[in-house]
Amino acid sequence: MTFSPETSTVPTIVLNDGHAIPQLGFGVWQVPDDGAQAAVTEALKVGYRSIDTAKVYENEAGTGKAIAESGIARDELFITTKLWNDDQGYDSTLTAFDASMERLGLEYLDLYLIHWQQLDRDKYIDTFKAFQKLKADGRVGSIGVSNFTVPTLEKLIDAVGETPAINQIELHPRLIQEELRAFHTSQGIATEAWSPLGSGTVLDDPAFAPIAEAHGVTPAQVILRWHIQLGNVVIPKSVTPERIASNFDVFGFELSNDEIQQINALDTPDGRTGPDPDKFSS
Ligand SMILES: NC(=O)C1=CN([C@@H]2O[C@H](COP(=O)(O)OP(=O)(O)OC[C@H]3O[C@@H](n4cnc5c(N)ncnc54)[C@H](OP(=O)(O)O)[C@@H]3O)[C@@H](O)[C@H]2O)C=CC1
Ligand SMILES: O=C(O)C(=O)[C@@H](O)[C@H](O)C(=O)CO
Repeated sequence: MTFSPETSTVPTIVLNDGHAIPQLGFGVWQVPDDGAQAAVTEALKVGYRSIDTAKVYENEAGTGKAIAESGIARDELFITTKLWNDDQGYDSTLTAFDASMERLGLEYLDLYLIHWQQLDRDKYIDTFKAFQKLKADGRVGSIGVSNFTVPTLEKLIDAVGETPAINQIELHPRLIQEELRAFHTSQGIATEAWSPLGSGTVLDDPAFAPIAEAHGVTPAQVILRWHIQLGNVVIPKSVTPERIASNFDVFGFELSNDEIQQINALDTPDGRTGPDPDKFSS
């Protein structure tokens, strides 16, 4: 059942396929399966309605249990999972999708992403064609990619005649991805920020304390608010109940243009915390 944006308490972004996604969601990388059930249960209690998991996180089952036990109507939830690298290819994608859905306990998925472009495998075009079949069959609402670069996006769009709805990329104040975001905007691709807090590594930067103090919020809230004002979809992760709650509370203040520029200025050429998409092979 398609996500109904009118049920969302956070702003939504309309994708190029007409579906909407909540701008703030909850990520569960590095959370063990039983911990994921607890963390997602807590997140849903706080008000998050968008959850980001992946086959490779090995917590689709725990995530699915939390969803099932929440009692929240399916059309109030936006669930994302991702196809792992060694499942790329047309038939293997269809098989992997069924297995993810079985673990999640879902009939319908809101967003399916190709996790990494995997240039050495060179299977992302066939993989996306399988995604198109899943969408045509009504199993998935939106189809997109993750960790794709401009040249790979261009090749994909040219080959499949469809523009992915989303590219989920590493994006935080030390890696602001200005060029890739501009390309997304020019093509109608939504930008989703992974590791929006730099996996916690950017929080101690002295730039955030004065901004946080001025607004009576935390550095994490400042960073998440920066993402929201840039127009990013953002999916912070935490297993700590107070942080899960405070990360969701970012709609009661606004950063000035000057504060946004101060944060943009933290961008560094070697700001990645994760792999380089052009080199990552697994
Ligand atoms: N497509 C891809 O390739 C990738 C996708 N992702 C997605 O993005 C999500 C988020 O990225 P992730 O790398 O997990 O990291 P985040 O940038 O969301 O940071 C999470 C870390 O910051 C800590 N933290 C969270 N909130 C606060 C806070 N308010 N104050 C202080 N510390 C805080 C967490 O600790 P604690 O949990 O202990 O509270 C954790 O250590 C992932 O969970 C996943 O869904 C991530 C990586 C790659
Ligand atoms: O978290 C993700 O979504 C990832 O893809 C990463 O874990 C990635 O697999 C990685 O960091 C490999 O070193």
